[in-house]
Amino acid sequence: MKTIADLGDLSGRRVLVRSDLNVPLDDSGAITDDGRVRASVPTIKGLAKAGARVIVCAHLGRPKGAPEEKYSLRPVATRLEELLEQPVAFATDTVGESARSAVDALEDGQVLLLENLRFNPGETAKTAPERQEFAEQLAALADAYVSDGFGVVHREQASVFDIAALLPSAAGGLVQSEVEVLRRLTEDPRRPYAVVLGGAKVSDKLGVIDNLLGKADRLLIGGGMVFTFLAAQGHEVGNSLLEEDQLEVVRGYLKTAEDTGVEIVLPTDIVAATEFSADAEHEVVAADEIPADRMGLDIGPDSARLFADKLADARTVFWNGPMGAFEMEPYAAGTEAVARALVDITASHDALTVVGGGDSAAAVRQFGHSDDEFGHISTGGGASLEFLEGKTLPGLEVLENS
Ligand SMILES: Nc1ncnc2c1ncn2[C@@H]1O[C@H](COP(=O)(O)OP(=O)(O)O)[C@@H](O)[C@H]1O
Ligand SMILES: O=C(OP(=O)(O)O)[C@H](O)COP(=O)(O)O
Repeated sequence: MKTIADLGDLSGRRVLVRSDLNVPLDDSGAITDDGRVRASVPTIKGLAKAGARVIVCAHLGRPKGAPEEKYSLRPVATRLEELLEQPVAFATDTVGESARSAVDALEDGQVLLLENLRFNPGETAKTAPERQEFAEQLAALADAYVSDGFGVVHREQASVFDIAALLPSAAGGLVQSEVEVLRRLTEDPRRPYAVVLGGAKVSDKLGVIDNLLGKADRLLIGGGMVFTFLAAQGHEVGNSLLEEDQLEVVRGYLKTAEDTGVEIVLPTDIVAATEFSADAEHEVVAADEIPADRMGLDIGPDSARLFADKLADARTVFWNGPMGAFEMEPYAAGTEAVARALVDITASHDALTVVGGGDSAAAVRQFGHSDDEFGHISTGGGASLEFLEGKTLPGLEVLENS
């Protein structure tokens, strides 16, 4: 992959940086974990110091191709400014009048953040021709492109993929360092090798299991991922997250695991609530007895102990996706137990523990852990998982070929 050094002298040049600034926000719009903003700082600072006119672009959440105030990147611009210790201009659009005039006003060493890329339908459109015009408009703002949003390199999207063919392009330091660490997990990992999967992006991430079954020794399933497994085994899951069209696929995974001796560890008990709320009535029930009018929002205490046990002797662990809706105190214990287990094995026998994903990283920090208690905290969840599968990630491949 080309690096920033390969772009030559950047002084006075307009450099578009794709960062992953997709941070969790609370109900008042305040950032609850700024890990991804912090991770983006060294590359942006380095470019500014080199005299580039730095145009940062990123997404927040999953708006549907049109502006929505709650997905504005404006609060992120403020945080970025504090962390960079220099002003950050903010454009209220991505490729429109505001962006163009803000780019024109940039002086060497100054930084601009564009509004959420996903306010434009061209960013996430399914086919290349649909994305092309937006990619060209973005490219017209700059003289060079730096891909530094590791959390999005698995997305074939305009600002990640198509744009790299339109400008001199390079990988930023964050993408480079993430790839280096994750490569250690793909090349002869120390065993037992356990992968813990949870979270809410169930349809996105169920597919990775197929491939991971050939690589890991143990797969621990928690979070919103659980219920498609429980339903596949014929159990009631009430109003829990469920991918109904994946039941057959999941039955296939269970069969493959049995045939190949890979252990799939499922929770034995679940915290079941009347609704998705911290104040909702909730109780611990057996995993195969979730009442039809309840939703599972965390793994239960027996499962937390079981998961900690199954991690105790692991020498390599990758974890993506919280075990429950940890942002709400009644549903945080399962995630906290897994975080603790990883910290313990990192300290006790120097296991290589990697936590990936915006919310997973936010969770471990919420429980008071520091990043150096783990082997690595990756900014990408889905991106790391796809990397571990051995898949070619579009955002990396395009940098190799550019
Ligand atoms: N059982 C569950 N039901 C609903 N949401 C859940 C459940 N378990 C976890 N979550 C949610 O999953 C979200 C994180 O999922 P995801 O985006 O896949 O993780 P990451 O950002 O670490 O990759 C959290 O906001 C959490 O509240
Ligand atoms: O949060 C992200 O990924 P993750 O939840 O898998 O870590 C990235 O910002 C990608 O976002 P997307 O999954 O909406 O494309």
